[in-house]
Amino acid sequence: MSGGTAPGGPAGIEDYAMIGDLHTAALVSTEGSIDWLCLPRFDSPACFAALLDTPDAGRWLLAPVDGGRCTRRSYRPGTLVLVSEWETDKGHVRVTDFMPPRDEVADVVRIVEGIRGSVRMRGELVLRFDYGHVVPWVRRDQQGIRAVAGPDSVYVETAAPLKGVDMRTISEFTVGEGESVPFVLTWAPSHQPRPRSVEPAAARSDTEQFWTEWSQRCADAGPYHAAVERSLITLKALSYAPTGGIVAAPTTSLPEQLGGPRNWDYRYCWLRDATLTLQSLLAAGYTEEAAAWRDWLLRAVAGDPADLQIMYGLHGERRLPENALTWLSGYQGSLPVRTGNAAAEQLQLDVWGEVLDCLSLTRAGLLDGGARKRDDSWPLQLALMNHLEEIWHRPDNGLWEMRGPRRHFTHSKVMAWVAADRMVKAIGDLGLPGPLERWAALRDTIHREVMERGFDAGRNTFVQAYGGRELDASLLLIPKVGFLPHDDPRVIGTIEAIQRELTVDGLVLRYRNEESDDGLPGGEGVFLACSFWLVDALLGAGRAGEATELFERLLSLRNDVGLLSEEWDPRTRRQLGNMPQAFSHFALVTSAMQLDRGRAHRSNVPIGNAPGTGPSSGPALAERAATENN
Ligand SMILES: OC[C@H]1O[C@H](O[C@H]2O[C@H](CO)[C@@H](O)[C@H](O)[C@H]2O)[C@H](O)[C@@H](O)[C@@H]1O
Repeated sequence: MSGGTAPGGPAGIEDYAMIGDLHTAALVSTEGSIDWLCLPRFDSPACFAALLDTPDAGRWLLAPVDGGRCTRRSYRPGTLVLVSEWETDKGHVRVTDFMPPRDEVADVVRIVEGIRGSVRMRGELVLRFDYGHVVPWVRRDQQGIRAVAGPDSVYVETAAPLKGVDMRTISEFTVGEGESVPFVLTWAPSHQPRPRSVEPAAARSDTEQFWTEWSQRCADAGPYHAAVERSLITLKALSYAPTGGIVAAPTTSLPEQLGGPRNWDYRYCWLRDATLTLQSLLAAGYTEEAAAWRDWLLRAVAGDPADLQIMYGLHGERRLPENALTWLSGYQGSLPVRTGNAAAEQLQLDVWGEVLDCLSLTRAGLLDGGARKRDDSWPLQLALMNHLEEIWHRPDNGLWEMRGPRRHFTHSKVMAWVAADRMVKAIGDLGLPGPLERWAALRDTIHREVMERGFDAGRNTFVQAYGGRELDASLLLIPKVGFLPHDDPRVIGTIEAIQRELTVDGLVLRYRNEESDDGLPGGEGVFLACSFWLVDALLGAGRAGEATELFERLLSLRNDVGLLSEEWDPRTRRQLGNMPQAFSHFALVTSAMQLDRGRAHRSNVPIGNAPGTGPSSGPALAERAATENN
């Protein structure tokens, strides 16, 4: 799939592959240009921002002089080491791109290798610090160049010729069969001495070893193992090693509608996205990452539970003010380009449910029997639940972070039920201390209210908000969190209504922008995670054939290296939104694992251990749910 794009502008969103070092990530186009890289962290200012403007905002091209798309591209198996190849009239050349796991400073390594014949290559390095705003002072030295401005310095070492032309560093050389021409870019704080050099070949084998050792630990995912492994590597690359935080995506402002204003900064840690990512990592056996994220969570949310935010910075920072980078022209004219995210200040009630659900999952998956009873996060869980008890009845912004008027979103209330349910289970089943009867009564009250006000009996479907008629893809999660059994007629009715009224070409919209006031003009594509949720709901409803068919269709929307952004435009057949997005990839992993095991699972049970919750065990579950809800 290819993105036809404006000349001189960035490539199609689906034309990008990611490389990263667990602190930050770069996007590499099919034309061999690194068009996005923030250094030293995911949320630092970009030194390559051509993705959101023109090459003048910073990029690093390395490709045959005639240019054009590479002939083929792939990751080295089980790794985040990217290989792009060009077959030209004159020969065959390969460029290997990667970021070695981080020590004190950050490196990007690009190795050009001649495979056959003799190919003339061109490098064009345009360094612009602070998202294209700052042109650095560049000096030549024996190893290459050093670029400095303000807090940043970048060194490029190579044996290839380099010359400065119009504030760019140009490198033209010929690579013959069997020859190798490496480039190493290193970022360091400008007040520090020149950092150590990197030996490119050794760095490549170390980086490959790091990733292959990591991916070999992935639990078997059956027929979809390759897709699952690629998604898990992507999720791992979105985690920030020093703290265990997980970003929603490494980019900002890739648009949900081309040319529109729905452009957001995703380089932060959403409690929702990260808890769902954690479910997929745990399902695949990655307990260390799950433990690191749990520790991050406990530090980030520590304090007054009334101050709980829906998202934080990589180190748990709370202030994430939204700003526009007015000097950038936006991805194919999509403005504004934003940093920060005002959603951090919203009330989104579902987050309490997701956090408490996730902590019950990690209790089951990470702590042994004795430790479960001494769960060190329990005081925090009690405090969160006490606070939710006071606020659950308020209107909120919902999981889609709508910027219109607050409403009583059905999904938010269902997740408040989840919070109470998990606390009641922990107290009742594990003997942890807490007001069992009070929270059991609260759980029943919320359940009753949702059934009375969030369900349209005339149409046999749950609705987006109390008393409304609109549908919402989040309603597909009702059986997954255990609010009702998968085969409940009201769940089946909701699935059918969503298939009928909320899909485009069989893929699922979050909601209909023209009907739900989200405070923003324009529309958006279909939301890929929601389409995977339909897979799960169909599987739970006993429609495994349809679920498999939809899942395989979704797999076909991935780009050439297995990556998905947030949304898909069925009309132009292009990816939309930030890239790659954790939301899409964790949804892919959980759907694949459930399809492989042939049954839908409940969100608070690790997928691998899930008792059957599909239709075959429907009556037992229905009985249990009925008991729980009374
Ligand atoms: O659609 C408007 C909102 O879009 C973003 O939120 C979406 O991304 C989040 C991160 O993946 C996800 O948690 C949320 O459910 C999605 O709706 C944006 O971050 C918001 O500021 C914006 O209002």
